[in-house]
Amino acid sequence: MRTEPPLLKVSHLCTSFHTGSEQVRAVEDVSIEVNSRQIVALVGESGSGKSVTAMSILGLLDPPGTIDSGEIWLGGTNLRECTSRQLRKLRGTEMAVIFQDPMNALNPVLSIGRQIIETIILHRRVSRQEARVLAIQQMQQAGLANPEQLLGKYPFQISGGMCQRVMIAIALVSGAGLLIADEPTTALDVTIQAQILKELDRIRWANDVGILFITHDLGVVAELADYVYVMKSGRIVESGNVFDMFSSPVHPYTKYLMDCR
Ligand SMILES: Nc1ncnc2c1ncn2[C@@H]1O[C@H](COP(=O)(O)OP(=O)(O)OP(=O)(O)O)[C@@H](O)[C@H]1O
Repeated sequence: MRTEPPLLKVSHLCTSFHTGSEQVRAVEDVSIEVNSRQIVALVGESGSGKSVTAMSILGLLDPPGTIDSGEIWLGGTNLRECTSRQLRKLRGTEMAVIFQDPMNALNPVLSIGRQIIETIILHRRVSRQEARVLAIQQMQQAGLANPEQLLGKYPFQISGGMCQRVMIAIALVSGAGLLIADEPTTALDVTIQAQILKELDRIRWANDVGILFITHDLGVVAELADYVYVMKSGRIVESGNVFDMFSSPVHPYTKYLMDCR
């Protein structure tokens, strides 16, 4: 029987930062998998290596960061063999990312409409008029009310929660199957946080998206994730489905994180 490869498969990833003669290993032998329509949490304290793992996958590591070894497969594509140009294209079409601070992720001097419409034109062969219609649809899908009105607004004129929904709309425009969400709700207040989490849960089914959700918040993990990887000092120390992990954590660090909640 032929089985589909996982949407994302990271095997034995090691990533370091080299400064002068020093080498800091930020990610050590990390293996993770994400399947379509699955929400997989990568959880750990600040500095545990979550973002460096995400940036390694996305091909967005800034120097002096380098991947030392390991494999990263996106479906049938070996990302470690891709050129930066190929990775840039994949980031627009197959994988997308949303970050913690949506206000900063958007261009402050361009209207919301322009940013979504430009992204659509970049990815699809459509006229500006058609792109506008698609932008409105996409914004509606991301839970934004009055999208026509929103198109003319600038990021500073809308709330943080709305900015994050705009980022989700931009991420979905490409039809990417993998969404990496790096602490996407940390900068938002609790009510808005809950709305965005609900939105992410909805889009994984509606858009067939697999989500790698990076967080330090185990409450969010319990609410949203199917599967969890716990990261400490660059390593995965425990992994399992969310129910098992919360009912019987094995590693002392997982227990410690739970006690901190
Ligand atoms: N630009 C850099 N130069 C040198 N070392 C770095 C750099 N960026 C990250 N690191 C190293 O990688 C480690 C992991 O950082 P990372 O940002 O992945 O942690 P994190 O788990 O995402 O934490 P946070 O939740 O605070 O973002 C850091 O502790 C640091 O040692």
